[in-house]
Amino acid sequence: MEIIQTSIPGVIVFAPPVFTDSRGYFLETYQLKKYAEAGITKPFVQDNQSYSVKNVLRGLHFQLRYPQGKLVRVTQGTVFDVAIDIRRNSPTFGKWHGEILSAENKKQLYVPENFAHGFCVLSESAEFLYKCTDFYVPGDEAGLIWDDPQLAIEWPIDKPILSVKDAELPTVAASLELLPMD
Ligand SMILES: Cc1cn([C@H]2C[C@H](O)[C@@H](COP(=O)(O)OP(=O)(O)O[C@H]3O[C@H](C)C(=O)[C@H](O)[C@H]3O)O2)c(=O)[nH]c1=O
Repeated sequence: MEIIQTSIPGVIVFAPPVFTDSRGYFLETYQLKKYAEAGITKPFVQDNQSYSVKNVLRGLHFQLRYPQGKLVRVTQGTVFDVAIDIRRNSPTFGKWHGEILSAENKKQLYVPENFAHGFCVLSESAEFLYKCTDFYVPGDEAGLIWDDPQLAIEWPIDKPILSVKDAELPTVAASLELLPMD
């Protein structure tokens, strides 16, 4: 399996081998030992799936007291997925990594705990699946506005479709006290 350690320690790209034959294809989408050797040592406790139409942008989200590591992938369509280091003591604080994930490239991105996460849909629609290292805690959710100039994320779309909640998220500067230390 191709494992790419990005320029942000902890943010990892996985490209599992795809076995094709006359019937179609097979791939392992997770295997505890192989992914632990790459650095994902916490167990996953929750699987999520969302479906979004073109230009939808979900994010930038994180949980405060119950931070979630996320192993994300796409099974239909194409998305631009972003992991942002929001740990105030981190040498890569404010740094982001973007990755094109698609049903075609079958790549996965690991977003570590205490990172913000978001994605936008580039295809007509996209089905998005991810494993989480902690449970969803509704009252524990927080977020940052998608186009915060301090983050300067190079989104490949300029007029995203946002939820009401996401459209009103604060900037990093307005949230600093909220952000995790490490
Ligand atoms: C995240 C979540 C949501 N929900 C319910 C709460 C709402 O009634 C409904 C939609 O939730 P929300 O609008 O927060 O969904 P997304 O905008 O896709 O949120 C996710 O988007 C970004 C990309 C993330 O990384 C997070 O996993 C998560 O914040 O699903 C649940 O029941 N369980 C859950 O784990």
